[in-house]
Amino acid sequence: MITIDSLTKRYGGFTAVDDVSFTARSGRVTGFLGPNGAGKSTSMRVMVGLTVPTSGQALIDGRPFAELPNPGRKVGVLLDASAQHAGRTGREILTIAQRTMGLPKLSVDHMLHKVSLTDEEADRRVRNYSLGMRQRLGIATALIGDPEVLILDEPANGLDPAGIRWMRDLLREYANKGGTVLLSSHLLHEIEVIADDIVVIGNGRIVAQGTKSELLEAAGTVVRAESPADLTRALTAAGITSTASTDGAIRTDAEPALVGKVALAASVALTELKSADTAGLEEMFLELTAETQREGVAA
Ligand SMILES: Nc1ncnc2c1ncn2[C@@H]1O[C@H](COP(=O)(O)OP(=O)(O)OP(=O)(O)O)[C@@H](O)[C@H]1O
Repeated sequence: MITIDSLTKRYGGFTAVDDVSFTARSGRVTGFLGPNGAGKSTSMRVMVGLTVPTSGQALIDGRPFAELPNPGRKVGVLLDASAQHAGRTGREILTIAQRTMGLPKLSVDHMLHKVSLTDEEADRRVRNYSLGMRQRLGIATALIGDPEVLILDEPANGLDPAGIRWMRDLLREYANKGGTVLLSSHLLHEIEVIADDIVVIGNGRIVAQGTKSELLEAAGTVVRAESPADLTRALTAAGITSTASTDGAIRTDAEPALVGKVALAASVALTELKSADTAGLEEMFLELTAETQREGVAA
């Protein structure tokens, strides 16, 4: 389990991480979602003891990273796949990790196989790796100590669709066995397909958090009717607030089942009724982060 408690990091007068608190639970994949510059990497660097927080703390199973006896056996970390030593081969990098952690020699071949790097690729220097291969090697290095916790910063960067699918399955299996996974991304879709829990950060502050289903539920319903005006009237009469968009769709926070009942009672013919689902989460993500996005949104 990872516990982040009132974490703040200031660089001079600039607050990169502002009073952030959340928990990444074991047996679950927690997605850390936010636009560029939101403070994800800074928070993760604090978690693994690379950045000293201004205040607050980050604990791994109740202890700061620096106090873990053999950290690689407890926490697998991938912060920047491009930061691996370019002059070493993938096999050498994994062998160093294996020796540092006191693991059996066989674990190197086992991990290479697990992340689908061939023998030929493993003996190539990292400078000649594609970004996707670096990510696979980084994931292998994070996993080699068979840790209980995984902290991965943008691990899907550079992976092709098959690679993303592979990583998703790997992380799911890891969490199903009781592991804790925290992974960051600035892409909603990536987080949405992998995560059980989602923490959304914007401008250094947490703007939303909950289980994926809670966040999806909060997204409400999208409904269309032959006569949108009649439907809006019926919803209003039933005490349900709704908003109509220019394409004729009506959005409301109410459940689809309730909207259907109201329409039936008012004899309004519906042409579409669906949970706002993915579209809702996307809108929420954009809304929640628009004001706080450092790089702005094109008008
Ligand atoms: N060492 C530093 N000194 C000054 N400012 C920093 C430092 N490290 C990070 N920052 C700033 O803190 C903010 C948060 O950066 P961070 O890298 O944590 O964001 P992020 O959410 O990981 O973004 P991205 O998705 O672009 O990687 C940024 O504005 C960044 O410029």
